Formats: sequence, structure tokens, C-alpha cells
Amino acid sequence: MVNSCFLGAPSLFSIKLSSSRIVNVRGHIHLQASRTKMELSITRPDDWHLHLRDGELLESVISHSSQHFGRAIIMPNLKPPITTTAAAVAYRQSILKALPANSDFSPLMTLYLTDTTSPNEIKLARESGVVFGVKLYPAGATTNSQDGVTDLFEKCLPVLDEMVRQNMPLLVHGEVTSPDIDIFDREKVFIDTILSPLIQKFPKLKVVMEHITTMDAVNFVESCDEGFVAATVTPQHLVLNRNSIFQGGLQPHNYCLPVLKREIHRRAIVSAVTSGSKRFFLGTDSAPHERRKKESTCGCAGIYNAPVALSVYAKVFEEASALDKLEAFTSFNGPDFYGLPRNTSKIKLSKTPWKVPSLYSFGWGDIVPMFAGETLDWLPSHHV
Ligand SMILES: NC(=O)N[C@@H](CC(=O)O)C(=O)O
Ligand SMILES: [Zn+2]
Ligand SMILES: [Zn+2]
Repeated sequence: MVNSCFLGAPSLFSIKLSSSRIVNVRGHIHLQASRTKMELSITRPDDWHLHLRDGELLESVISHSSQHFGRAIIMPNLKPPITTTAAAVAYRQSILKALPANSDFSPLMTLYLTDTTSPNEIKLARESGVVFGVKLYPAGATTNSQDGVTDLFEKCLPVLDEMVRQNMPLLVHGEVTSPDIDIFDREKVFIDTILSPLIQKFPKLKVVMEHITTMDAVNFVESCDEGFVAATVTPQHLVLNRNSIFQGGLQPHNYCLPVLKREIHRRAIVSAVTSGSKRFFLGTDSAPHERRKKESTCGCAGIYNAPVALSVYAKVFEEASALDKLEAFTSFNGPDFYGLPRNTSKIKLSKTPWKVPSLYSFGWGDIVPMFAGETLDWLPSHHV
């Protein structure tokens, strides 16, 4: 098998190939490797959307993220949700305690916005130095969102004003919840009826549209001011379409929210992230649920992708002949948007096939990862 890789911006990352030869095609440098041993060295990535949960679930899943990622934006949808800075500080402590010895992984905390969040809470959040965003869950939109916002424009204007003053990003689960809106249209209707008016009203508010799933979201984010509106993209929305929920029978482990969409939407998202645009960055939305809660008469939404995320992202960029743009997506665009320094250490991704476990078993139960039992191409090195 021959592998070919076009080096658009070689200074961004390095590719090592054993048994490689350099071919000059019309002025462009291509590297070809027979007997593939391709290796990428990239700045250590961050995960800008992660569910770590708490208790034994937290202890069970944390190393899958901390071994590769430098930092992660930690979602606040616990039971009860993290609605105050004091709760975020305490949750951060329990994450640090659960980390493997010697880990330098850094959790970036968020607050869960409710109808009664006060502007003063935003000040406290900023002063704490450990809260980096405020999460909007429309009430009823997703897992543990029942305490979320019922009417953003009715209830949250003073808080949003304060967020602009404090330069505190609003992180958005962008779906309307009205039962008369088709589930596949909920993101688009949210953009039209909530996000677009919100940005008109608060042009200086930083907004991250989390886990985008549609061409409409891509177009919307691209139409906004670059430094103010951005989006995270999950592995599943880059490689799966809605057929995979029903392939050969109901597939509960491919069910997440916002639900997977049509192939045209997947392709639009792939084009957006592999274009090199700074508006899109890595956010896995890794969302572990116990196996029996997924394989159930009323299965939970959420895909556990932390163990496979980097492999999947690398495959997407490779298939788009855009490996030279991978590092900006995984490691630069996120910190640049949040105004944080980029990581300085590196990780390696080698093109070595590895088999995803069919199950992770813990004393309290099992978790089934994305691509359980399948073989993936890109193997990330552990960060030490
Ligand atoms: N994405 C999901 O399907 N589930 C997430 C919540 C969320 O991010 O919407 C969860 O917490 O399980
Ligand atoms: Zn969400
Ligand atoms: Zn999420």
C-alpha cells in the first residue's frame, strides 16, 4: 500500500516516514511511504467540550482524557448542576484528586446557567480564575438540562450583560426544545430564533456553538465575527451520519444530542474543519453513560469517545488531504479563541493500527466506547 501526504505548511508539524521518498510534483513536495510508518508530532491538544461526570464514573474515565489532552473545558451538567463558582471550585478539586499521579492535566471549569443565575455570580466566576465559560442548556434539550434556561431573553439579559463586561464566553447547546419542532431541525431553528438575535443584541459576547451538526451551523459561524463566535466539533459528527443510528438495528451507542444528521451536513462540517478556518476547534463531547443506561428502553444520549477521539480526528484530516491543518484544529484555534496560551509540549500520532476495546469494565459497571471492537489507524502517544 502506498500512502501519500501533501505537505502544505510543513512548519506547523513534522511528519516522519520510515522508508519514504520525496517526490516533487508540479512544484509541490509530496512524501510517499511504502510500508507505512507515518508519524505526526503536534502540540499537545486540548478538549474544549468534555463530560467528566463525578464519583466513580469520574475516576474511571479521567485518564482517557488526561493522558492526551493538556486542558479541557469541563461541562457542568452534573446532578445537581454546577451553578455557582463555589461548586465549580469544589468540582475542580475532585477532578484534580481523581487524576493519575504526575498528571499535569488542567480542568477549565464552567457554570451551568439557570433562570436565576445572578450577574454577581459571573463576577465571582471571573475572580476565581478557574471558571472559563458559562453553559447554556435550554431546559429539556439534553442530559441533565432540566434546570436549564426556560427563556434566555426573558430571564438572562442582566447576566449576559455582565458576561460581556467580564469577557466570559457563553457556551451553547444549540437546540430548541419545542415538541412541535422536528428533532432534526432543532439546531437550525435555534440558530434562527435564538442565536442570531442573541448575537445581534450582544455583538461583543463571546459565543461557542458546541458540537455543531449541520451545514446551517457551519454557515452561521462563518458569517459571524471571527473573534466572537466559534464552534466545537465532535468526532462523531465528522465521521457518522444518521444512518449509523439505525444500521442493521437500533444502535444506542451512536445516539447523542444533537442527533446525527444527513450526509450533506457531515460533509459540510468536514469541509469547514479541514479548511483551516480558525473558527472551529476540537471539542469531543465525550459523554460516558453506563452501558445499561444506553442499552435500555429509554437510552441516554451521549457517546463515549475519549479513547478514540484523536485517532478519529486524524483520520478525517488525512482523508481530506489536510493533515497539515490538524494541529491548528486540535491545539491552536481553541486556546486562541479563549485567549489562553497554547500548550508547549508535544504528542505523537503514529499510523499504527490499534483495536478499540469492545468494553471498559469497572467495578460498578461497563462503558462502551465509540467504535468498540473496531480497528483504527492513528495511535496517539501517551503524554508524560
Ligand atoms: N451530547 C450528549 O448526547 N450528551 C451529553 C450532553 C450534551 O452535551 O448535550 C451528556 O451529558 O450526556
Ligand atoms: Zn450538548
Ligand atoms: Zn456535551
